[in-house]
Amino acid sequence: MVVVFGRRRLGKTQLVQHSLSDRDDAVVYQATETTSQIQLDEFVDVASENFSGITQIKQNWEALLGYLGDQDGIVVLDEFPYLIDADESLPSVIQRLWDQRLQSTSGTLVLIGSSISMMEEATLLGNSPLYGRFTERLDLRPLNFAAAQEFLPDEYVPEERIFMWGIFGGVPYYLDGVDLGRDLGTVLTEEVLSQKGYLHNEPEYVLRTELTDPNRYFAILTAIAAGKTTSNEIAQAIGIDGKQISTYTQKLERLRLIEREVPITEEKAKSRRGRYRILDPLFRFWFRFVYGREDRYERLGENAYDAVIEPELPDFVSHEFERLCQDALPGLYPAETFLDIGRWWYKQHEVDVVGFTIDGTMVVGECKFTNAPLDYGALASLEDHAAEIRWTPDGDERNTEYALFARNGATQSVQEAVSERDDVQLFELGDITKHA
Ligand SMILES: Nc1ncnc2c1ncn2[C@@H]1O[C@H](COP(=O)(O)OP(=O)(O)OP(=O)(O)O)[C@@H](O)[C@H]1O
Repeated sequence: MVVVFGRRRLGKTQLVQHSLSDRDDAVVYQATETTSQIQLDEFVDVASENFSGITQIKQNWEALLGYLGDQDGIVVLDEFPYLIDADESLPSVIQRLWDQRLQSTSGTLVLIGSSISMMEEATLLGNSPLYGRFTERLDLRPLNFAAAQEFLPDEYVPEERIFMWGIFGGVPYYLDGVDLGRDLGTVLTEEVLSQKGYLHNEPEYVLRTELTDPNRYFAILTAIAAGKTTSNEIAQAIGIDGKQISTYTQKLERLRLIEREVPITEEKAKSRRGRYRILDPLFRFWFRFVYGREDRYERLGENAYDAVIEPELPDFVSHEFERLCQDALPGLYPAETFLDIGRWWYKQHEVDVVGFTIDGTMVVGECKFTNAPLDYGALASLEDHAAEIRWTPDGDERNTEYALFARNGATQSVQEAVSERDDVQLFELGDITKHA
C-alpha cells in the first residue's frame, strides 16, 4: 500500500502513470467529484480493460478491491479525497480489507491525493484508519532547479534561467503549460496578467481546493508577499490579534505554502526571530503583483508589464536568486563539507548566504541581482555583518571566506580585491546556475 500526496499540479498523476505505462496488471482510476455509485461504475469500466472478470463482481469497494487484490493487480485510486467525499467510510473499508485480506496478497494499492489536509486525515495521522499501513509514502515536492531546467529552451542564457525560476519555480504544470519560447514580458502578460491567461487564477484555484474559508489566508499571503514577514508585522497588516495569527500560519505551513525561516545560528523551535516566506515563486508573484490589482492591469493593458512589473522584477527575483546561491555553495566550494547553509540576520545586520563547514570555515556571501555591478561597499558591508555572526567551530579558530554573487559583474576595486586576496571570490550567473 502506497500513498502519494502533495499539492496540486506537482505531477503526482503523471509520475504514477509513467511508472505503470508498460503494465497490463494495473488499474488507474482518476476519481471525479460525483456520487459513489457513479464512481464505482467508472472504476469498473476502467478496471475491465485489464481484468474482464470484474464486471461479475458486486459493485462495492470492498468486493471490487478485494477481487483485484486476489488477482495480484495494481490499483491506483487517484484523487482519493473525492472518493472519501462521496463515501466517508472508504478509509475504514480499505483498512479492514487490507488487514484481513490484501496484505497477504501481492496486490498493490496506490492512493493519490492533492488535498494535503484530507490525505493526512485519511491516511497519515495517528487516529486515521489507514495509519501505519503504508509500505511507502511519497511526499512529492516541486522539482529542483536542475530538473526544472529541462523545461526551458536550450538557447536560454543563465540570466533568463534565473528569471524563469524566480517566477515559475519547479512546478511541472507551470513549466510545461506555459509557452516559454517568448520574451518574459510577453509570457507574463499573456499567461499570468491577462484574465484569459493559463495561470491567471492558478494560486486562487489551488488555495480554494484546500481552504474552506480562504479570505484570511489570502490576506496573510498578501502581507507576506508585500514584505511583512514576522508574525507581528503580519498581524498588524491584516488587523488581527498577534496571538491568533499562529493558527493560520501553522495551517499554511502544513499546506507547504509558507515556511518559517530562522537565522542559521538559531534553533527553529526556539528562535523568536522567525520570518515567513511564501514557498512557491508563482504564488509570491501572484500575491505581490496580481491579486487585487486586476482592474489596474485591465486599464494599463499591454503596458502593464513595462509600467508595473518590469521595474520591480529584479528585486522580486533576487529572493529566489539568494536561495540558488545558497544551493550552489557546495558546488562552488568543492573542497569544503558544509554542515549548514542558510541566511543570518540580527538587528540591522543581514547576510544573504552563510555556510558553516566541518573544518571551521564560515563562507559568507552577498548577492546582487540588480543591473549595476557589485561595488566595493557591498564587500565592505559583508565583512562588517559577518563579523557579528556568533559561530565558533569546535576547538578551532574560525576562518572566513567571502563569496560575491553578481548578475552583472563587479566594479574595478572589487575585481582588484578578488585578485589580491585569496579569501574573496566573485561568482557570475553561469557559475551559479551550473551548481544550483
Ligand atoms: N515529469 C513531468 N514532465 C513533464 N511534465 C509534467 C511532469 N509531471 C507533470 N507534468 C505536467 O504537469 C501537469 C500536471 O501533472 P499531474 O496532473 O500529474 O499533477 P498532479 O500532481 O496529479 O496534479 P492535480 O492534483 O492538480 O491533478 C501534467 O498535465 C503535465 O503537463
